[in-house]
Amino acid sequence: MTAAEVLPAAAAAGPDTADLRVAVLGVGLMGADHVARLSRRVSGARVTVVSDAATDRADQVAAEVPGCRVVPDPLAAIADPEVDAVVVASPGRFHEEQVLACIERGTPVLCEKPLTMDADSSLAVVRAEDAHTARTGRRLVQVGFMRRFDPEYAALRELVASGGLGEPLLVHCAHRNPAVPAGVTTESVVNDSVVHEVDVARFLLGEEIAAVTVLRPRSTRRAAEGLSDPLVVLLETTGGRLVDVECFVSTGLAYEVRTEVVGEDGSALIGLDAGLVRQQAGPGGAVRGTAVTPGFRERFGRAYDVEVQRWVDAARRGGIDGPGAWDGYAAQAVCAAGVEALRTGRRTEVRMEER
Ligand SMILES: NC(=O)C1=CN([C@@H]2O[C@H](COP(=O)(O)OP(=O)(O)OC[C@H]3O[C@@H](n4cnc5c(N)ncnc54)[C@H](O)[C@@H]3O)[C@@H](O)[C@H]2O)C=CC1
Ligand SMILES: O=C1[C@@H](O)[C@H](O)[C@@H](O)[C@H](O)[C@H]1O
Repeated sequence: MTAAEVLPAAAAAGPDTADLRVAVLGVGLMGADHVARLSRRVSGARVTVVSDAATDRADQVAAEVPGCRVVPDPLAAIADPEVDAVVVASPGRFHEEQVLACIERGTPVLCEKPLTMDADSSLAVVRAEDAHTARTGRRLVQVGFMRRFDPEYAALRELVASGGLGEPLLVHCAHRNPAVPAGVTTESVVNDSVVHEVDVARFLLGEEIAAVTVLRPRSTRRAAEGLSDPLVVLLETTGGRLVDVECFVSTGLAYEVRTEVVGEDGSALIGLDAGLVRQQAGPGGAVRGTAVTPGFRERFGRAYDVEVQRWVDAARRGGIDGPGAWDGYAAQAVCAAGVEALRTGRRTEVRMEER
């Protein structure tokens, strides 16, 4: 996409509203990308503040953006008078404090996944936001489950929701990374990688996950010491549908994220680098892709752009447009059951509050 191209939701915000002044907390891989997209590809926003524990990195990123300052303390960045909204792209363990500080000030926030590190703290965020919404009528928290903005996932959901596949019965997912950074553990694969399929399952099927089972097949020789890789995760939904997830994070090959929904009247598959591949009785054939995608930034580049544009437009109108705090909480509750299932080797029911 070029800088001149206007993203789909941009027009809705109206041309005469002042730019949203955004602070980006954490300018590592994701945060620096978000700064670049907010500065060059998204309309209606500009980055006025960046904050990072590594101040040299923050200096470097700020130097590329006219009018952007470094505020080393993330809480001071949230409170800065030149900040209307915040993107949280710090490591997950800092999200709770930073998102709660945004809610406290009534500041819209786009928080990268995970919302927080566990279900209880995510629920605390849900409750804090609910209290704000009860007072003001406004939602503040959007969570960075970007796959919902990917054109292929959007088309798949539309097909499922329109009844095009009949009643959905099964979802088959593969989530493969060529490699992951040192220090990744089997638990963190559930929390950081499988969490996307948890959200995808809820998004595609429109129901909660009731139970999780995690199987550990023989590990690849490429797996780091102590890492079980691949994993097979089974998610059972409240409506009795089954979602299987192969999560394989050290394939040594490419970034592959595939999702296939099998319904009573047909199936549909995305993630072959070839658009949506649909198979059903009657005329029509399948397309096979050949390209190799190196990583999530390439595979989901468009999805991140659309996600951030829609968040900016919604924040300027005083709301959110995408997965919210409840979705972040639900995903954490399922991942907590996943980590428990990993530890015990048993099917584990998800403990979740009523919505
Ligand atoms: N949606 C997606 O596909 C992806 C999401 N993520 C999520 O994005 C977040 C950031 O991940 P990466 O960019 O890969 O990590 P990273 O390690 O590249 O960057 C994190 C940055 O935060 C800085 N930092 C450390 N403590 C901080 C604090 N208290 N406040 C502000 N900044 C602080 C670090 O110095 C570093 O520059 C994580 O929550 C991760 O799960 C990461 C990769 C893909
Ligand atoms: O969120 C992400 C990473 O944190 C995670 O490590 C990868 O497995 C995912 O594919 C990516 O989308």
